[in-house]
Amino acid sequence: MEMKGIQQAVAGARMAYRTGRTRPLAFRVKQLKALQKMLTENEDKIFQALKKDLHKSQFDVAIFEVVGLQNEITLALNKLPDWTAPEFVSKNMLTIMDEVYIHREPLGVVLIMGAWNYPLALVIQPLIGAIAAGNAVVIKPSEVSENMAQLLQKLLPQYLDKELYPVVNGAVPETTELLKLQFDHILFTGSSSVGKIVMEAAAKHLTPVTLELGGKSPCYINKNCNLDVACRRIAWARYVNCGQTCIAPDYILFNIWLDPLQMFYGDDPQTSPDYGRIVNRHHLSRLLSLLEGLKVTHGGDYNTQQLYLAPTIVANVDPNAKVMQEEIFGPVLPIVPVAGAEDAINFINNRDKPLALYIFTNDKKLINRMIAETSSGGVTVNDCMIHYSISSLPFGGIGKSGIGAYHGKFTFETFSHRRACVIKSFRMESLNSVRYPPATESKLKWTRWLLMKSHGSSRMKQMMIGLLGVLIAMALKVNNKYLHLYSATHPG
Ligand SMILES: NC(=O)c1ccc[n+]([C@@H]2O[C@H](COP(=O)([O-])OP(=O)(O)OC[C@H]3O[C@@H](n4cnc5c(N)ncnc54)[C@H](O)[C@@H]3O)[C@@H](O)[C@H]2O)c1
Ligand SMILES: CCCCCCCCCC=O
Repeated sequence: MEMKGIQQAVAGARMAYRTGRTRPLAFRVKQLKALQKMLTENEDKIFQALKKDLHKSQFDVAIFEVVGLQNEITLALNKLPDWTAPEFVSKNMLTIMDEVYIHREPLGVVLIMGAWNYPLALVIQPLIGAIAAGNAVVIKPSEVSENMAQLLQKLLPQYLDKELYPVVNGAVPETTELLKLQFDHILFTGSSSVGKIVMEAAAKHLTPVTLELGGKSPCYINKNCNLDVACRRIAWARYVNCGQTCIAPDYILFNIWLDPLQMFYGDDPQTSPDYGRIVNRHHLSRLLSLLEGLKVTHGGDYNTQQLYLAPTIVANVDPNAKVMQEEIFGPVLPIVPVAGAEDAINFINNRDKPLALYIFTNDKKLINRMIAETSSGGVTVNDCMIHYSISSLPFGGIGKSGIGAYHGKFTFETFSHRRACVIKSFRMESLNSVRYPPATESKLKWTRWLLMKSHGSSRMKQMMIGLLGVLIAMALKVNNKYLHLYSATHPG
């Protein structure tokens, strides 16, 4: 896309936003339904694009890309009236008679930048919440998954308002240009290094960001567990999408591994329809370089032409090995021996806070201890990645693994401003008079008391406060009378 085209797309989105047409719920519902239709009417095109980009199977496209989106749209459609309704909140005594509520308003024109590994889900999922919240959205798919990027640029304008939701395609120069422009929020999914570039560009406009980043998500296996089930669940999460998943278990803290790989992918994973491919040569050679000098326990074979790397396990890995220094993001699973839970906790805490933490054990006390003594974006115990699928949980990182969270209502909240609203009437001036000059000791006492928090505002309470207002006013009058008398008798 030409630079001028990028500026025009963003300016067009802002002009369209200013018309106010995203505000009515009916408009948002219409766009969400159109998005739903886009997903159902183009299942095959979506599958073909993901097959070309990442060799995804039809099963994986359904489970990992599309089903979650359909659920999120249904949730937003069902809950939109609740989410957008004014939220009446508790008040202090001074405002007990007033209307006090939080109004969710759209942020304006937001930018969503996606990653290539789940190139449909990672763009459309935030888009659902951004539309629900009433924003205009500039969509920047990853250029690395180019077939999906092109498909999104073709399909989205066919279903959604063309001006409000433009798709900008391109690589680093185009993204750099895009990031020079002003947005009201940026949600970025990708690597920590590009996350820093995004945050720096956003800072120039004081634009808030949500950064959905990655990192090394540890997986601790305690000997008190069903090892057979544990290894199956871990292998599923590590090797799906050829290991290119942000919350895949990156390494194992344990010393035994039971191998379910033959059961998943047969004797030759290269011929399995369920096994994916590395996205490009650059990433394949990056992964091979992580394996240099290591004694591979299982797999390790590759085919550059086919972008194939076998599901690979490396046991007894030294924590200082290269494979333990960066996020793997591929089908390689190092196993680092630890002496026990204490050792595992220290290992985790000595590194950056991860996006996910996995713990396999039957020991409830240990589960509680590990959750209490470590930190991560999310935790799943006795399985991997499942927390991602629960829309009532916020999904996001902490520290180097990200800033902010989304999914379900959290996406709507991410793209909404919580506007504090107080609607007063002209009545009850006696209650309000305590804060007006001239200041007196008793006014101070009353104001302090009235500012104390109250919970709720039942009819009864309101009547009591009304009465109280009258009493305060009378008390202040009496006080003032004495004050005047005192001033008259004590001049100077
Ligand atoms: N937390 C999550 O939900 C999540 C999901 C998927 C991937 N990830 C993480 O993303 C990483 C892999 O994804 P990726 O390779 O697509 O990430 P990436 O950071 O290379 O690219 C992400 C986006 O940034 C843009 N970009 C790339 N280089 C840029 C530059 N120099 N300036 C401006 N923009 C630039 C790309 O066009 C793309 O849209 C992994 O670390 C993974 O863990 C996180
Ligand atoms: C059923 C479990 C769904 C897990 C989906 C994981 C998608 C991760 C996106 C980040 O890479």
